[in-house]
Amino acid sequence: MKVDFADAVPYAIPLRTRFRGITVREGMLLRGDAGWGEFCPFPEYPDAVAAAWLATAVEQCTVGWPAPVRTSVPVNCTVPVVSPSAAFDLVRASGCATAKVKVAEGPLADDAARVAAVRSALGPSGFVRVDANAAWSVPEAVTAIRELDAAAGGLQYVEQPCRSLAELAEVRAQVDVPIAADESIRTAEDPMRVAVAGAADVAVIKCTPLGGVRRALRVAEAAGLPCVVSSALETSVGMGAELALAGALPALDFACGLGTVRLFEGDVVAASAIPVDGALAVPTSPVDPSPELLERYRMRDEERAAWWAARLDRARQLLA
Ligand SMILES: O=C(O)CCC(=O)c1ccccc1C(=O)O
Ligand SMILES: [Mg+2]
Repeated sequence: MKVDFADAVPYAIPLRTRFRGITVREGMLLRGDAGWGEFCPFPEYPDAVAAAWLATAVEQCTVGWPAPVRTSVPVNCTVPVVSPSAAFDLVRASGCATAKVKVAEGPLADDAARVAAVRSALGPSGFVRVDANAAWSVPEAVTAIRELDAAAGGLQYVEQPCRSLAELAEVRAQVDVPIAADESIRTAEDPMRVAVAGAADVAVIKCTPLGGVRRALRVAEAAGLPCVVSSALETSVGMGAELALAGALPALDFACGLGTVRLFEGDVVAASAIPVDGALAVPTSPVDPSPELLERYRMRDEERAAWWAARLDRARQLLA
């Protein structure tokens, strides 16, 4: 099992719209015996967290993934904090029957207008879900969820309305909309032991922060809830691992949040993971970048590239 850490390629890909506070996605691609993997912890994450992201890359480029049980995965269109008309256009262009709308970054009235625009783009048979990224207090969540549920003509679920599991449980007792746990699982001290069942109806699982497809499958099992696999804003290389996870889960009752390559201005893989008819194919082996695209998006800033190389080195020490 060999990984060529020394030749890892740092990349910088602009996003079409600001997402999660960033406008350029940075990370590294590294090659091993079995293909390529992606190391892309967000810049502010400490080394101990980054190490789990590296474990996912190492799994991908050395041993690959467990066999899938399905060949294709339905995905949601991810709608950033944009105007109602931009949200409408994004959803229409996506071809997806489910949309996840980011909320709680600005006034509630703006969120309601965005959610209403998304419903009109999907029609009555579509599914609208929202993600608050832990921004609300319990009373804020209860108010906002009622208003957004009305604006959406019914929400499928609300992802991480508040920070703690106890708060999620409180909100869940006060609203009819199902609750999904995301940060509560992936940032838990021990994701294998988080008692999410009483606090949420759905578990959002991401293999990239959890240390690989195999580990994420165990976390999903431990959660004991229906799972939604969601991206960590990877290129199509890292998205391969998320798709492998979605492909290998014993049950998949909801569309996954894996349509995020669309948020990027470009990609390092020629056959980009852009949904067709609202679905993505499950890869059976690691997805390789094209040399030409790798060169196009290679990080030009030498100082920044050195920062990534040093970070990779530290994460590697922690994994060893
Ligand atoms: O789930 C999706 O539709 C897209 C993925 C997404 O929202 C996301 C991407 C990167 C980091 C955090 C999150 C999140 O779910 O909060
Ligand atoms: Mg989320």
